[in-house]
Amino acid sequence: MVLDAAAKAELARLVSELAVVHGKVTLSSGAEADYYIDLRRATLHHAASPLIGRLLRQLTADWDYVAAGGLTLGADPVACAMMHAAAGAGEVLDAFVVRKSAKQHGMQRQIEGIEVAGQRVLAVEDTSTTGGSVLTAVEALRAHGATVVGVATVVDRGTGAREVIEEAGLPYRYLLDLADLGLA
Ligand SMILES: O=P(O)(O)OC[C@H]1O[C@H](OP(=O)(O)OP(=O)(O)O)[C@H](O)[C@@H]1O
Ligand SMILES: O=C(O)c1cc(=O)[nH]c(=O)[nH]1
Repeated sequence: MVLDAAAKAELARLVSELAVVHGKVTLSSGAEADYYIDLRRATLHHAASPLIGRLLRQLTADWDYVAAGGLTLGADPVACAMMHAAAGAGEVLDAFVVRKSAKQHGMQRQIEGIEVAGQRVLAVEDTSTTGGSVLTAVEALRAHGATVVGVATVVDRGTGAREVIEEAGLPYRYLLDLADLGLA
């Protein structure tokens, strides 16, 4: 796996500048923290999004998958960035969105987008703290007949996500850690 070092450095700079917010905050898990990395400010940014897409494709280049996605909302722009990076490189990658619960009307689906049953897919995330959110997506994907080949996230907070994801039998990779963001 070869990452473009200059692109990674530029992404770290953008995430630090756009997304790191200092101050007491309650996290998704209910835990308290002294800073928040508001990744949506990067994953929805015109310059950061293409870097995220390209770098995550590089990070997972040796994994065999046909689609990427994860638990809405954080994972959605990450998966779309990868899809567009792939298309720009002449490669085929589809995306999907895992809802937190199945829609109650229309097609009543929990997983929107391509049909994942029987497919090899990548679970993505914008940031992982406990890993609980991405594992919710993994469970839904497995329940719908997909083979999850691994988990990739943009920022790892170094607070146990790797351990729980690996316990679920999946390899875990991330682009940036706290040291990359000057937070270690
Ligand atoms: O690893 P975890 O402990 O699960 O925490 C990380 C999750 O927290 C955030 O989402 P949030 O739950 O705030 O919901 P949202 O995506 O709907 O904004 C983030 O986008 C991750 O999905
Ligand atoms: O754990 C979380 O909820 C969380 C942490 C963080 O830094 N950023 C984020 O979007 N969610």
